[in-house]
Amino acid sequence: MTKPFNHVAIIGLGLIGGSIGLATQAALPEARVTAFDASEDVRDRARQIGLAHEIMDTPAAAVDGADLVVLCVPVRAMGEAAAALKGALKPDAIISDVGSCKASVAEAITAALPGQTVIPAHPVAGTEHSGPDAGFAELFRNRWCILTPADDAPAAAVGQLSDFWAAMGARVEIMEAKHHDLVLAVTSHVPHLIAYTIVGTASDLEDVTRGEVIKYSAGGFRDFTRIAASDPTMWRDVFLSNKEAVLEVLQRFSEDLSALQRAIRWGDGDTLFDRFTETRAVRRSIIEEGQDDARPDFGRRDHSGAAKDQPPKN
Ligand SMILES: NC(=O)c1ccc[n+]([C@@H]2O[C@H](COP(=O)([O-])OP(=O)(O)OC[C@H]3O[C@@H](n4cnc5c(N)ncnc54)[C@H](O)[C@@H]3O)[C@@H](O)[C@H]2O)c1
Ligand SMILES: O=C(O)C(=O)C[C@]1(C(=O)O)C=C[C@@H](O)C=C1
Repeated sequence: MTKPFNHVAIIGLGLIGGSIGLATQAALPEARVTAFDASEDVRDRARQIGLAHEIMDTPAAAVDGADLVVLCVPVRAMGEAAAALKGALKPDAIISDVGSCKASVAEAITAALPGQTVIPAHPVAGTEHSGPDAGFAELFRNRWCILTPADDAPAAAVGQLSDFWAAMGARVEIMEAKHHDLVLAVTSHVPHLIAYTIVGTASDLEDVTRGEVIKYSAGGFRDFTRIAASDPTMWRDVFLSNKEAVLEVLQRFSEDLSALQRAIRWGDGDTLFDRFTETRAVRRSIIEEGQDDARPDFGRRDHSGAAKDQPPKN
C-alpha cells in the first residue's frame, strides 16, 4: 500500500466527478476533497448535496495544495480544463482524468501542463444519467478502472493512483492508451452508436407506425433507449476523439451485419443459429465474471440518495 493522497481536487462535478467526490469522502475520510465546475448552477447544487468538502469558484482555488487532481469533464474539454490549472498546481501533484478515450486526452493534458506528472485513467463504470445529482459513492465498486500511463511515468505515482482507485472499490488494470481506445471502441463506443442509431430509426418510423413503436417498446428496444439517453455532449466528444478506432470497428461491424443480412435473404438458418449461439456464450461469460451490474435499474438513486434497486440475481 502506497501513501494515500492527503488532498484530492476534482474538476467537473457531473456523474463521474460527483461520484468520485462522494466515494473519496466515504473511503478516505482523512483526505480533503475540493472541487470546481465551470457551471455556477452545478457548483451551487454540488454544495447543497456535499459532493466535496469545499466547492471553489475558480479552478486555481480548487487545486491549491492538492496532491491529486482528477479532471472529470467531457473529453474534448480536457485540454482547456488542464490549461486553466497552469501555475496553480503543486509541482509534485499527480494529474489524472476519467475520460472515456485515452490517447487524445493524454496528449491534450500533457501538452497543457508540461513538466507535471500525468497518469490518465478510465473508470469503466457509468449510467445514462449525467449532472451532479447523478453521482453516487458506489458507482465504481467492483468495476474496472484502466490506467494508461506513458512508458516513462514514475512507478510510485502509478502505484499511488492504483491504490486510490482500489479504495474507490475498483479493480485496476494497466493498459497502453491506443490499445485501450480500440478495446473500448468495441465494448462501449460502437454499442452506444448502434443504440443511438436504432432509437433514431425507430423514432423516424413513428410517422409510419403512428405511435406504435413507443407504445409497444419492451425488452430489447427499451434497453437500447436507456443507452441512447446518454449525454449528447459526452458522446459527441468520445466519437470525435476516438475516430480512428471507432471507424475501424464500425467497418468490421458493417461487414458482419451484411453477412447476417445475406443469411436472412437466402434462408440460411444455420448461419443465424450458429452466430446467435456464439453470442449467447459471450453474455454468459460476462455474467460469470460478475460484470453485469450496469443494468438499467442498478445504482439509480431516488432523491434521498437511497438505492432504488439492487441488481437482480441471475
Ligand atoms: N457517463 C459515463 O458513463 C462515463 C463513464 C466513465 C467515464 N466517463 C467520462 O467522464 C467524463 C465526465 O463525464 P460525466 O458523465 O461525469 O459528464 P457530466 O456531463 O455528468 O459532467 C461533466 C461536468 O463537467 C463540467 N465541465 C465542462 N467543461 C468544464 C471545464 N472546462 N472546467 C470545469 N468543468 C467543466 C460540466 O459543467 C459538467 O458539470 C467524460 O470525459 C466521460 O467521457 C463518463
Ligand atoms: O452503463 C452505462 O450506461 C454506460 O454507458 C457506461 C459506460 C459503458 O459503455 O460501459 C459508458 C462510458 C464509459 O466510458 C464507461 C462506461
